[in-house]
Amino acid sequence: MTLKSIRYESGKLEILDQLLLPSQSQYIEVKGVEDGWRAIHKMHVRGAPAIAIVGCLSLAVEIQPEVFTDKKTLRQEVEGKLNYLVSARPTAVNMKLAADELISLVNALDKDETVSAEQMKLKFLSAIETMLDKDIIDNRAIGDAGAKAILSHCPKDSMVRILTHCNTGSLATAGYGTALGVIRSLHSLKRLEHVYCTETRPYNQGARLTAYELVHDKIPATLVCDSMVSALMRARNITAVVVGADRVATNGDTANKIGTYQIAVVAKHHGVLFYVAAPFTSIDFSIPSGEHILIEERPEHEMSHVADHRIAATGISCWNPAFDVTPASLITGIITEKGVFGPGELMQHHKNSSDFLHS
Ligand SMILES: CSC[C@@H](O)[C@@H](O)C(=O)COP(=O)(O)O
Repeated sequence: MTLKSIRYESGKLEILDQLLLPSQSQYIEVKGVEDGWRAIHKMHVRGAPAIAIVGCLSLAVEIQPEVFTDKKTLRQEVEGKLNYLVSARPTAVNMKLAADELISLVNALDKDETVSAEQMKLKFLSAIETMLDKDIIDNRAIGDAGAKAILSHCPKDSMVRILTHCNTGSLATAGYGTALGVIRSLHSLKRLEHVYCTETRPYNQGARLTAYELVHDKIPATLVCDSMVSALMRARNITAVVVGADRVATNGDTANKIGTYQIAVVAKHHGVLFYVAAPFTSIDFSIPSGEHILIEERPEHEMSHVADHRIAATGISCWNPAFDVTPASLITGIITEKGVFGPGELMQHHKNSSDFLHS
């Protein structure tokens, strides 16, 4: 079994085909932006950080062999292609933020007269290549901060029971994972008694992918149906819920996999801690609240069928939003690589770091 979702070396990109997991581990080559867009749209690769990294790397492999004699052509090409990649899936903000950052970089390099077209290309490629390492470093910091935050609520040396939803692990990121990274950190501290993962209907990221990662790492784990969460909280004394995020708004409202919102409501009812684990690349400070998040609706087929087998009555229509928004008021804390924030503290942190940058 392999857990490396993205294999990259200069000029060559391969992704583990997540449509085939867990029965087959097969890599597919992404030769350029068209392949990258399709892999994201069709969910051969998924998970907010992995989408951004694969999107940007697909552009890197495309432009790597190209020779640019003028900087304007390079700038226009990468700008157009990055905007195209952003359109592959609308809810996760990571690809959009990465595109904005890379477009600012090429604009600055274009204006810098000391930089040639070839140097501009190399600097652009190196900015993309650093995303892989940075994501893993950030995930480890998230894992450690999240484990510490959860354990701060528990008696010394006691064991914890965690519930998670969707897949936020090595398959959804460059490695280690966000919410699953917190679970990995608790496990390495020997403080994790058990983890429960939901199936995550309709696409079954929990049953197919999270379960696969937990079995791989030999983490004590049990799979539950999405509809069992209330019963689980009553019966199994869950310490905390930890989930990932596709987009966190400035006020802490969080878009994540469909079903997250109802788990948060149930957690509130049972007095269970509810944490969101996400890197700053998932925080969208351009929107004040979750009302501004566009929710992707996926094809009916993903709901009416399991693999290619139809399970829903023929003729019934399906509503298939891929994400929902959990209000900040239901969230205990947002675990990031820079520490754990109360949902209302994100704005202040952002303001302080912008003040620092501009002082
Ligand atoms: C670290 S991944 C965080 C989120 O992207 C994850 O929880 C999620 O909702 C993934 O949705 P998906 O539709 O599988 O891309």
